[in-house]
Amino acid sequence: MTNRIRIATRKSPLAIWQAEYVKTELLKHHSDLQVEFVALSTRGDKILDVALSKVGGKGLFVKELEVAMTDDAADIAVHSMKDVPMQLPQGFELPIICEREDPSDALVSHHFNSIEALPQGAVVGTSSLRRQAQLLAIRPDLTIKVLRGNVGTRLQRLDDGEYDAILLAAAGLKRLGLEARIAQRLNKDDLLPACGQGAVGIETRQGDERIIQLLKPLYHRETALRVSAERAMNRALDGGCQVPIAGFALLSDDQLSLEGRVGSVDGRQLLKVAEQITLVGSDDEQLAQAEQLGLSVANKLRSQGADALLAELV
Ligand SMILES: NCc1[nH]cc(CCC(=O)O)c1CC(=O)O
Repeated sequence: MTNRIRIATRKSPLAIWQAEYVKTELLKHHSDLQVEFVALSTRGDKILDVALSKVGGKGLFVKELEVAMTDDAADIAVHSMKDVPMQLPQGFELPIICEREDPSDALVSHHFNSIEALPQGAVVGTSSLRRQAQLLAIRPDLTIKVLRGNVGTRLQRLDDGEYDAILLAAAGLKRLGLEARIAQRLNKDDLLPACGQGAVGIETRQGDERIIQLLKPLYHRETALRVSAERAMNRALDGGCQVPIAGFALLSDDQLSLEGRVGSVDGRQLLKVAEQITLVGSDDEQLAQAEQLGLSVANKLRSQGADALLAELV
């Protein structure tokens, strides 16, 4: 059927929000399109009791969706760019990156309205090594406690009193209508976001032109340039989303800047590199320049010892 598109999606509320978002945007541009959902469980949704970094985090949330596309049970998969492995398997591409939501991390707490206000030794929930490394770099006295599950599950565990505060992506909270729970949006000097955080990407079968044409209006150039730089850096450092790596790019006119960080999980070391370039030429050329910027920041992090820090993890 030529006027149909099937979206493979995980069943979590955030994944469903993202699939609904893509459906709504598609219908704005193609009012007669038939959009269907194919809801799937992924391995990452099933293993909830172990830190993701310990169960081979790479691609845990993505693979089942790709199988559905290979089997022609679905046409596209909608992902949080933060969760997409740096190398896609053969036969797939990520042609569309949508407009970014707030990329920052957020502190959620019933009693404390900022990191500064947390008492000595307070218990903070996160399973992100990136959040852990950067938080301990500014507050080495804090106690980090594992926290996994969907956003709703994590909030429930905070409400149950297991933590003094937890860290979540602001984007996820906003999308689920939970913005009111944000006690503090963390600035990027304190907590640099994850590569791709806050951006939704759409994966297709490689070269599936009918589908890619339908999706084109959802492409957001600024977000694509920023996320391309961030992901190129992460790829060059051989990191997935379960490593203490942060990467965040900004575009202002033709100036693309990228900051990258690699930390030790105890927060004692935190390497920081920032660089800026002027974009020139066609869209494709600019995307290539964004990736070059990512490589350059990764190389500088390497020359400061990033490999040794990342090697300690395995
Ligand atoms: N790793 C889970 C995940 N993947 C994307 C988001 C939030 C939304 C986004 O970054 O696009 C979250 C939750 C969180 O980190 O709090």
